[in-house]
Amino acid sequence: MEGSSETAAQFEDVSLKDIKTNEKVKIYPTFESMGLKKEILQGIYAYGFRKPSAIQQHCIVPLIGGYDLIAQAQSGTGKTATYSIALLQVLRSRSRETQAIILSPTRELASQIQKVVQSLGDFMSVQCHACIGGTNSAHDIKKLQLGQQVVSGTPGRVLDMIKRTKLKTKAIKLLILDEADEMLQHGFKKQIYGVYRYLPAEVQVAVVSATLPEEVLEMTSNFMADPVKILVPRDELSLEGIQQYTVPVEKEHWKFDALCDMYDKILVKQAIIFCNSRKKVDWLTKNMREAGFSVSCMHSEVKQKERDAIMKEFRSGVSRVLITTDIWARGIDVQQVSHVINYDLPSNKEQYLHRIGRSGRFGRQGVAINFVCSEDKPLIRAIEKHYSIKLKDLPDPDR
Ligand SMILES: Nc1ncnc2c1ncn2[C@@H]1O[C@H](COP(=O)(O)OP(=O)(O)OP(=O)(O)O)[C@@H](O)[C@H]1O
Repeated sequence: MEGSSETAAQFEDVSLKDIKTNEKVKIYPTFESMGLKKEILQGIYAYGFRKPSAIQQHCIVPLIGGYDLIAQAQSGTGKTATYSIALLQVLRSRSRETQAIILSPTRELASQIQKVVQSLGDFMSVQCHACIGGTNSAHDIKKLQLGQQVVSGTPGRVLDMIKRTKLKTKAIKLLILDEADEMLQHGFKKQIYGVYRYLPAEVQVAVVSATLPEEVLEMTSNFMADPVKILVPRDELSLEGIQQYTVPVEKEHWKFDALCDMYDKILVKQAIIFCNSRKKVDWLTKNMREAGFSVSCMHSEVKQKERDAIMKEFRSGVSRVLITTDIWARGIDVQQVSHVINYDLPSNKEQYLHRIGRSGRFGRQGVAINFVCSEDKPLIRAIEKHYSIKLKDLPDPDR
C-alpha cells in the first residue's frame, strides 16, 4: 500500500508554510479532532496514515461543513485524501445513490483516486466507481446500475453517462475538480460546464490543484459562492525536498548520449522521463532499447489495456524507467519515483512543477534533471524567476 505506517512516521512533518486563507480557518492537528466517523478513522489508520498533513489539517473540516473550497498545496502533500476523507464523512452510507463526483484529467489519475476512496472507505463498504474513457461503456452502465455512491472519472465519460441518464445526479452533494487548472484551461472546459449544469443547484464544489493561476481562480467564480480559499504562495510551491538540476547540452542531439550516461544512476530507484510529444516518446524509447537500455513507454495513443499493464508494471517496480508525455504530469502517485528527467522542458511553468512533483512524494527526497539546449535558456530562466529558484548544473559524479 502506498501510505505505509513507516511513511507516516518518517514524513509526518510535511508542512505548508505561510498558507493564505480568506477565512479564519481552524487547524485540526489530528484526525480524531475532526470528529470523523469511527469507520473512516479505521480506514485512515489501516491505510497507514497517522497524522494529517497541513492541507488535511486545514481543509477536511471546512469541506465537511459544506463550504465551497479552493485548495492549493504542493504536489504530493495529500490533497486526494483531503477530499476523500471529507466526502466519506458526508456520505449517507445507507443510500446507494451517487452523492459525489470527482473529475480529473487522465484515466490513470481517475483510477488512482477511485482506489484511494475505496481504501479509505473500506470499513464503511463505500461503492466508488472509476468512470473513464477508453473502456467499455456497457461495463460503466452495469456498475452504475448497481449504485455507486462516489464516481471518480474523466470529464468526457462522466458527461456521457449523465446525458444517457445512466449516472443520476439528483442526490449529488459534492463536485470535486482535481487538477482543476489543467481541466479548466485545456480541453475539458466544455465538459466540466456540461457536467455542472446537470447537478443540483445547491451542489458544493471544491477546486484542487498544486497550481491555480489567476485566470482559473476567476473562472471558478462561475461555480462557487464565497469559497474558503487555502492557497500557498507561488515561490513556496517549488518543492524543497526535490533537488533540481540542469544539464546544459547545447544541441538537441546531445541529449540522447547524456541520458544514456546517467541511466545507471536513475535506475537505482524509479525514474520518469518527460518528452513534449508522443512522437518523441516513441523515438526515444526505440533508440534507448536499441542501445540496450530497458525502458517502458506510455502516451495517449497507447491502447488503454496496454496503458493499464504499463501502469501496473511501473507501480510494482517491475519496470523502473518510464518515458512519457504530460499525460503523467498530473497527480500520479508512485512513491518510489526518485528521479524526474525533463528530456524536453515543459512549455508552461505550471507543468514544470507538476512534472517534478512526481518525485519527492509526501516529503521524500527527489531529483529533477532538466536538459537545457541553447534555445531553452530563456525558458529555464523564466521557470527560475517564476518560482524564485536557482537551478545548478548537475555535478559530474552524479551523471
Ligand atoms: N496524512 C498522511 N500520512 C501519510 N501519508 C500520506 C498522508 N496523506 C497523504 N499521504 C500520502 O502522500 C502521497 C501523496 O498524496 P496525494 O497523491 O494525495 O498528493 P497530492 O497533494 O494530490 O499530489 P499532486 O499535486 O501530485 O496531485 C500519497 O502516497 C499518500 O498516500
